[in-house]
Order: sequence, then C-alpha cells, then structure tokens
Amino acid sequence: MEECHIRATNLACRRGDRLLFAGLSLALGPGEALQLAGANGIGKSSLMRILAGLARPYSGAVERQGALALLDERPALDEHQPLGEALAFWRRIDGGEALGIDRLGLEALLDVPVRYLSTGQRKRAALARLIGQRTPIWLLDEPLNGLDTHAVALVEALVAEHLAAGGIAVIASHQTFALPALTRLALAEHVQ
Ligand SMILES: Nc1ncnc2c1ncn2[C@@H]1O[C@H](COP(=O)(O)OP(=O)(O)OP(=O)(O)O)[C@@H](O)[C@H]1O
Repeated sequence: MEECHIRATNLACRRGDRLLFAGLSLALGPGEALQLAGANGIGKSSLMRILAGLARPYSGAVERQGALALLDERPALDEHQPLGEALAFWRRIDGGEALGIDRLGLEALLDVPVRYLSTGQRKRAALARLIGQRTPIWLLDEPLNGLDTHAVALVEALVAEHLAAGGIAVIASHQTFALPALTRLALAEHVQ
C-alpha cells in the first residue's frame, strides 16, 4: 500500500453562525484508526468533510499523504442502473477487478436497480465501491448504519484487514466499533 498519513492541526468548524468545535488536532499513520464520537449534530460529518477536503475549516489545516475514499450516506451509485452496472462504471474509473462482491453478499443483487436496494444493501454496495477505490485512507461516516449483525462484523473485519495492510481509517460513529487499538476522539471535548 502507498505511504500514507493524515494530520489535522487546530481545526475549528463553523456552520452558519455557530462554532461547532475548535482546537481539534489529530494525526494518523499506517495501521492506525480513530473513532470520532459524539451526539447527533455535534459536527462529526462536518469534520469528515473537512478531512476529505470537501469543506474548508474555519481555521486550522489538514495535511495528508495518500489518496482517500469517503463513505457516507450518499453512495454515488446511479439509481437507475442495475447494481452490477453501477459498480462497473466506477471500476472502469478506479481500475482493477471487482473486489468484495461475494464477501459483501452482493452477487444476488447485481441485476437489481440501485433505487430498489434496502438501506443495508445500499451500504454494502457503497462498501464494495470503497474497497474498489484501493485508497490507503478510509473516511467512514456512520459505516454501520442500517447493517445487520453479520454485516457489522464483516465491516469491522474489512477495516481490520485494511489497517493490517498499512491503511488508515477514520470512523465517525456513535455506535461501538469493535477494533483492537482503536483510539477515540470525543468531539464534545472540543465544543466551545
Ligand atoms: N449548511 C449548513 N448551515 C448551517 N448549519 C449546518 C449546515 N450543515 C449542517 N449544519 C449544522 O451543523 C451541525 C453539525 O452537523 P453534522 O452533520 O456535522 O453533525 P453530526 O455530528 O455528523 O450529526 P449526526 O450524528 O446526526 O449525523 C448540525 O447542528 C447541523 O444542523
């Protein structure tokens, strides 16, 4: 896996006229994972978008080496295509072979239009796209939402394998995420 790190220094985030958090720093290297924890609306998704480079912090900076992939509630799969076609579209861009289809239990769903997928099926499809991106840095915003017990264990195993291969994971979740050596950052400690 390519060399990777992500560092955020003294971040502050403002939405509208509210300062959501300030003075937040983090640093992760190969094989490291961090869980962002906090109540609804505290700013977990906002922080993920800042780390992904999709939003600017009010102050502070993010520095990273290595490509990243963001998993959130928008899977970026064409709603009108069968799942197999929608995933193939990204495979042509990402390169390489299909990854994780069997493991994620998607083979029986490849002919089903994306718009008909259930919440959990949609999340598993988004995970297939994430794996296919082959990036060292994974930003996972609520990756366990809508998943059954079996799929939760599968996601935890996929992340553990990603870390063992030298990847990085940032996981925004208020649910428990079973992973050895997962450090935790409570956003509440950075609310002004
Ligand atoms: N464009 C915007 N303008 C103003 N406020 C916003 C905007 N987008 C989000 N917010 C507010 O910012 C706060 C943080 O939202 P965010 O989605 O980051 O929280 P979260 O911790 O991820 O929440 P959840 O656990 O419910 O997903 C919320 O109070 C939300 O209403």
